Amino acid sequence: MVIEGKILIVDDDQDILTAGKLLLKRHFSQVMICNSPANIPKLMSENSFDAVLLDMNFSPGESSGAQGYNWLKKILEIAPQTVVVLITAHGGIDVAVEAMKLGATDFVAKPWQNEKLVATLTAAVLLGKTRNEATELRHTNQLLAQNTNNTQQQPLLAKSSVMQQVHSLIERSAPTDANVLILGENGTGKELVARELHRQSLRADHVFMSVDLGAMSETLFESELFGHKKGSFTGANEDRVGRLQAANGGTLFLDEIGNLPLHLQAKLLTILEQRIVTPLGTNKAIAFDVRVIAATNIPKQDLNDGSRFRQDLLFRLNTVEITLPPLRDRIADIKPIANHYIAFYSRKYKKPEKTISADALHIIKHYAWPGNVRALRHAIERAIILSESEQLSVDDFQLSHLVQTSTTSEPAVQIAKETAELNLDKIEKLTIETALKQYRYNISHTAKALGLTRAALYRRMEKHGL
Ligand SMILES: Nc1ncnc2c1ncn2[C@@H]1O[C@H](COP(=O)(O)OP(=O)(O)OP(=O)(O)O)[C@@H](O)[C@H]1O
Repeated sequence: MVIEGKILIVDDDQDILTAGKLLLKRHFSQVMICNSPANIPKLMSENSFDAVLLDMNFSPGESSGAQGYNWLKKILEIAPQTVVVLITAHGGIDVAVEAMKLGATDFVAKPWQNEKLVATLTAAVLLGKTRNEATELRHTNQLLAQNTNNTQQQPLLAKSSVMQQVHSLIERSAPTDANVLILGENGTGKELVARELHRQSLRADHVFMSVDLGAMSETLFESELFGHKKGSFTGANEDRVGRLQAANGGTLFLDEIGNLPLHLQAKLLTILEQRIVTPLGTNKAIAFDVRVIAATNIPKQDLNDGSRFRQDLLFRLNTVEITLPPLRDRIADIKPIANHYIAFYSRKYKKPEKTISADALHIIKHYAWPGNVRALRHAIERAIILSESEQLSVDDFQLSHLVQTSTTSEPAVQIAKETAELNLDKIEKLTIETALKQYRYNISHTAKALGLTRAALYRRMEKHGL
């Protein structure tokens, strides 16, 4: 059977090269030979070898192995995953041991026994293929991470002085590995800030892994974070890698951390302290290296309440704290954000780029935006879809139903009086509105109270313009 694999034999003795090639060609799909080690870098730049069979001495009378050590180092510098098998002179065990300390995988003594050489190279090729695949996967992962970071992320627009300070905090803390806690109401841009921290960090080429901790059961928490073995609990139909392991080398974004029940907070603290996880159904501990960014919409005073949130976990998470003010407290940001999304959605829906009328701008600047930037973004998307003229007007924003809760004195938006109609759509909207107010716009809690998922609640909020 011929094994799929590419081998390079490097030796200054033409007879060895010929004999080696003749033998190995019968067992491996590709065998290349090279009689001068100086050609190794060029050959390696043009080929990906699964194994390299390397002689240790390249000058007549030379037996110290020094040349072999140097070429071994050079090969591993060019491609650290290369599997190198050395050809040592008979009795040159010391040389082989030294070379293996330097990173060689195995050795064969000269003159070799054919069977032994084929067996050694079969193991080497299989190892080399695995290492090459792992390297390829790592590169693909890096590319995917870069691609995700570059293409999907919206810029974090900020004109207000308070958001300029946020930018400065991001710039200063991003390149450090410090844990960051981001506070702010729903839709204020916490995830965007977390992604920006990752993008500006030294881990930017690795994964940004988000975990929504809102409303997670204990089993789900463990299987999501630690991973599991098939059959370790009902429903575990296949092996699954945990998110902590998958995020290795990158950033772990723990969203809705404030909603985690106390007993799971204790578990999370232990994991973050030990930096080791054991997937469910195994007893294999796996180390992971992640930078932790956490976010919550729970107000700071509630987080400081030890009966609700473990203070030791809080201190572990908040080395740096970034607070995002609600949009109503940074009116200077509304115009640039609105203009950005007007251009964005005009392009997306293939409409000529629109502008916004002075009246409409005035109104959106003084609306309280309980759903913050997310709600503003949705309002603009809807306006772009509905508008038939070049300029977005007050009507395009359908603001008549919005409740003015702004602290500013300007009565910009009329409060709509809800009629007592028995209209299912209206009742759904009123119910959601009431629940949102009751739970202070905490999306997870509102969704739970209404028996909906967060995504389903967002869809309905969008439908009703909430
Ligand atoms: N400063 C900003 N500039 C541009 N877009 C923004 C800004 N802040 C938020 N957004 C947009 O608003 C939406 C909500 O932002 P994001 O998901 O980051 O908020 P969040 O605080 O994490 O929300 P939640 O608490 O509900 O998870 C996203 O579409 C994001 O792109």
